[in-house]
Amino acid sequence: MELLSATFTFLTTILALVYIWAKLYRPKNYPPGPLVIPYLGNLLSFGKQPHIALLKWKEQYGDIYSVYCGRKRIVVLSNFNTLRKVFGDDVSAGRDAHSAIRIDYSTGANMGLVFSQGDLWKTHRRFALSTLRDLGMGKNWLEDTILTEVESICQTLRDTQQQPFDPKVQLTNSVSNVICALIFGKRFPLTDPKFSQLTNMVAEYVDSLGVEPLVKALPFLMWFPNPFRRKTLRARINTVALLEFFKEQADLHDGSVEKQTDAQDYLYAYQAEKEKQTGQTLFHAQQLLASLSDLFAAGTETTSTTTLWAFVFFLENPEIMRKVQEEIDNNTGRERMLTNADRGMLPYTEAVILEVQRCASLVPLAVPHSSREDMTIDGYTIPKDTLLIGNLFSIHRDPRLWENPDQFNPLRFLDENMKLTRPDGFAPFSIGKRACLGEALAKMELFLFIANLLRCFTLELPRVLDFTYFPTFRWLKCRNRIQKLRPLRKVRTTSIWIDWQLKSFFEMLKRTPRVPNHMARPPGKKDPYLNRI
Ligand code: HEM
Repeated sequence: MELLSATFTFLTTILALVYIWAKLYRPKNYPPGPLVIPYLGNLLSFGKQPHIALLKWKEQYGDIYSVYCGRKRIVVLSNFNTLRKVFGDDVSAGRDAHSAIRIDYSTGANMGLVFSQGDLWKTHRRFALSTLRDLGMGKNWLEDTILTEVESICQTLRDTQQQPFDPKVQLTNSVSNVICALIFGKRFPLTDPKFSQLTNMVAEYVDSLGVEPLVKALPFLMWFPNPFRRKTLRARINTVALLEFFKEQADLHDGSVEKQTDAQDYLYAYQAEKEKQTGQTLFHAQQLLASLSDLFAAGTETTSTTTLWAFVFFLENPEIMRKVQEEIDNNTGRERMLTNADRGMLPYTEAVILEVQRCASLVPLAVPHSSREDMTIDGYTIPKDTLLIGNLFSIHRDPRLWENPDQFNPLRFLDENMKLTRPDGFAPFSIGKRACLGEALAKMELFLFIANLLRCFTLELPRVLDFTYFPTFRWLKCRNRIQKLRPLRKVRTTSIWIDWQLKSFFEMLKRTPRVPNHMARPPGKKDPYLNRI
């Protein structure tokens, strides 16, 4: 009996101590949040899709609350106005030194465009923005380049002769070719196995971004075989392989042998800027490789995955797809390729693309910022070096901003005169000082790819009992997959990790051609690669 009561007292004391410790763990005047487990923080509650866990905590703790990744402090912001104010401030424009997969393990500094901070980031963000603007804006070259890729993916789809085919790889390669043209001045064949391997590495790299901070918070995860270790090692191997590829491209470019277009690309502009600098320069070789890596990754996976999400929403809402096609037929005709100049004539199509972006919330938690000094947010004191997460997913589902937020409804982006509007709370590219650097490019690509694909094809899933479509034994396999997809009819938890959830879905996509020849370029729109390859 005595032993029992001693054990009971012991356990109660331990529990009370843990409870008091967890309560006192947060700094003074710090946002509230769920109880913290010593050493692990809230890691066990994040699950496979952290944005879903964070949405639940928002309901419990409100628009601003705090969680811990191991011992790392994180403040989550779910109110659009607060986010606009905080991310507009220089103090919140830092990045966590431990989030990135290091390019150079010896220097310890984060480089590139996405994970750098301070002077390095400011100088290179300015340089990248002005270079991309010079290359793309006010010039037909970028649009012509995108149209070349649209042509190739349309041709690829046409060549499938309406047979089941997964467009993911070729679509990703097509989109990736646009950024390749901008940074290297060249494109790769869509079926090039090496190129496909590289774009697949980018997908794996993006998928592993969440794992890197985890294994840094809990280093013991790298001591024994487990899925996190496997993912981390793979991501590091991929990073090295990608850097090799960028180095190879930079070397080839120096010799100017491989360049396929006449436009002055990012590599050229970087070299020119480097030559202008005297003394110690921020334009060194490692920063170049890291920037190429960021532009390649950000320019590949995001836009192609948004286009795939558009496919999902079209299949879910065929009447909306038909309305887009009607708008195209009535305003521009389906015979020629759509260009940027047609955007003004197609407000419904534009609204549909915005709604795809809202519902997909492709980068649901943006990229975590870090406070560079102590700061005050909504009356709370946030210490220096705290991670700040802008919960874009939650903002895009906020019923205070969106009526029936779970419903796919493009009309929310149109006013009563069917003119395009941009309601507050729409931030797929995030906002403020570190907002997406490729926003203008991505918007142009999304319009040209999605509108032209719908101009050329109608997308549909085959009927489950369609034996002609699934010959012989393949039918059974596919039928099972379609059954599994049923829950996706309510697409709620969307994000960039589309391929892991929906891979099998695209293998079955059926496309009915709408035009005899999709290649008709409007007058004055030429292929920038013609005469070069
Ligand atoms: C649909 C397509 C895209 C979406 C939804 C998207 C979204 C985002 C988001 C949410 C961020 C994080 C902003 C923050 O930290 O607050 C970001 C950053 C960034 N994006 Fe994009 N992006 C897209 C396309 C692109 C493209 C095509 C490029 C290539 C030029 C690009 C380059 C970058 C870069 C370099 C950053 C880091 C900016 C910085 O830290 O200063 N993105 N993007």
